Amino acid sequence: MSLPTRYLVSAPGKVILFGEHAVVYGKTAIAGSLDGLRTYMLFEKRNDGFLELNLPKLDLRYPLIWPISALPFSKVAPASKATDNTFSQELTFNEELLKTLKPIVLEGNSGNQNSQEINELQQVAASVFLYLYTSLEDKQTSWCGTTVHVTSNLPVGAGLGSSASYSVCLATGLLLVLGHITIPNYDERISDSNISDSSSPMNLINRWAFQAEKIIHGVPSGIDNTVSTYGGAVSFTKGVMENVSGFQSLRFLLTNTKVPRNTRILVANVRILHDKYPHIVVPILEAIEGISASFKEIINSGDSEKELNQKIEELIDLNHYLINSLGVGHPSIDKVREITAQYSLHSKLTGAGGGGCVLTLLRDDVTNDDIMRIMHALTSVGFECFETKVGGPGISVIDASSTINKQEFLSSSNMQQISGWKHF
Ligand SMILES: Nc1ncnc2c1ncn2[C@@H]1O[C@H](COP(=O)(O)OP(=O)(O)O)[C@@H](O)[C@H]1O
Ligand SMILES: C[C@@](O)(CCOP(=O)(O)O)CC(=O)O
Ligand SMILES: [Mg+2]
Repeated sequence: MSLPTRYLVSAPGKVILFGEHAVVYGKTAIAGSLDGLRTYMLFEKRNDGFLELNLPKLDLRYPLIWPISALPFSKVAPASKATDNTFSQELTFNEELLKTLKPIVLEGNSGNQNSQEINELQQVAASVFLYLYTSLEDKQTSWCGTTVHVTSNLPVGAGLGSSASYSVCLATGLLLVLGHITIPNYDERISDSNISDSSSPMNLINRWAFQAEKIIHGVPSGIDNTVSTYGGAVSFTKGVMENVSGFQSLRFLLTNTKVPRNTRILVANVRILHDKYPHIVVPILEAIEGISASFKEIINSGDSEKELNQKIEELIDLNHYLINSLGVGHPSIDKVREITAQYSLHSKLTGAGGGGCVLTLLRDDVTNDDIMRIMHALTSVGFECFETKVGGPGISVIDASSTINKQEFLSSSNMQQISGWKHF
């Protein structure tokens, strides 16, 4: 099959309004895709049998390069390969493959004259790439090698789902490059994309992105990769996603405390607490689910705007205190709450916590001047702010064979302006 020689792929980050951590235990959470905060990847065809990965956002100054022949294809059982283009069977995580890839990941550096240390986070990101490539390679492709360039305007490791958008972009790009799916024909996002259609390309992408999230998060709930894949403003319970209309019209301020944290460690710490004190932690998780349920009830209840905002702010505070009791708070998050409270705004941690980003509801009565003042107060103590809405498109793709090359990709400041994005 003859394929394009370049693909440009993009997927959004997400923000969790209510229910982070609880969602890992099957409880309902409310989340939306982030408008304009996305990961972008350029996949370029090579003919020399090598794979190259460029991760500047993780401070890797030189590319990692591997010969495809070094990959442990024997660890992928033929039964788990596609018998058709849908991979319709359930995917099981291949621990053996991940273990075998560990030393191979480090060899990506060996051809490099300017040797560089590859830290743990960089190794994880490279493992995701090699894991997906090895699992998906199926001799259906006309590409004899691939170079991948990654850029993003999402903060990494800050609670906005950069790991999921990285995973979704890689899964999409590799499924395209390896001939399992093709670029769709739609220019417009189809808002009612059917998540339960297990033979759709989006479902396939989402399932592989979920495997990738397992490498990064350990035990992910699947909310981040699902929102990044499908986009929208949704509630999510045990893999089932439902649109929540009304949520899209809310405005938020996101404040990045810039305190680094790692989702895998935070999720594992909550698990330890849960297993030690189930009679305490389980009711907390149930109470958090109650917050998501209340939000779904009130968002379209016909309350006046004032009443609605007041209730959402109460839910924000309740969720913040409950999640803090699970040990994932941080003084920097409290600082953001303190500053925003001076302007009578309510904030909570978002994502895994432990630092990272804080979410503040911007009621409609908050003027642009107020927002400027609040942002100034937050940035003057070293935080970074973004005003955002939720519910934009999920994965998007372009046949970039003749539209964009590596230099243009790396220098483009607004990739969304490139014309011709297609949505599955
Ligand atoms: N642009 C990127 N380039 C390379 N790796 C990335 C990128 N974005 C995310 N990642 C991967 O995701 C990890 C961060 O994930 P995580 O701790 O879950 O935080 P979050 O998902 O909230 O940003 C990084 O350490 C890296 O492995
Ligand atoms: C804490 C959790 O609910 C969200 C983690 O999001 P992030 O990686 O911090 O963006 C974990 C999960 O749902 O897998
Ligand atoms: Mg993550």
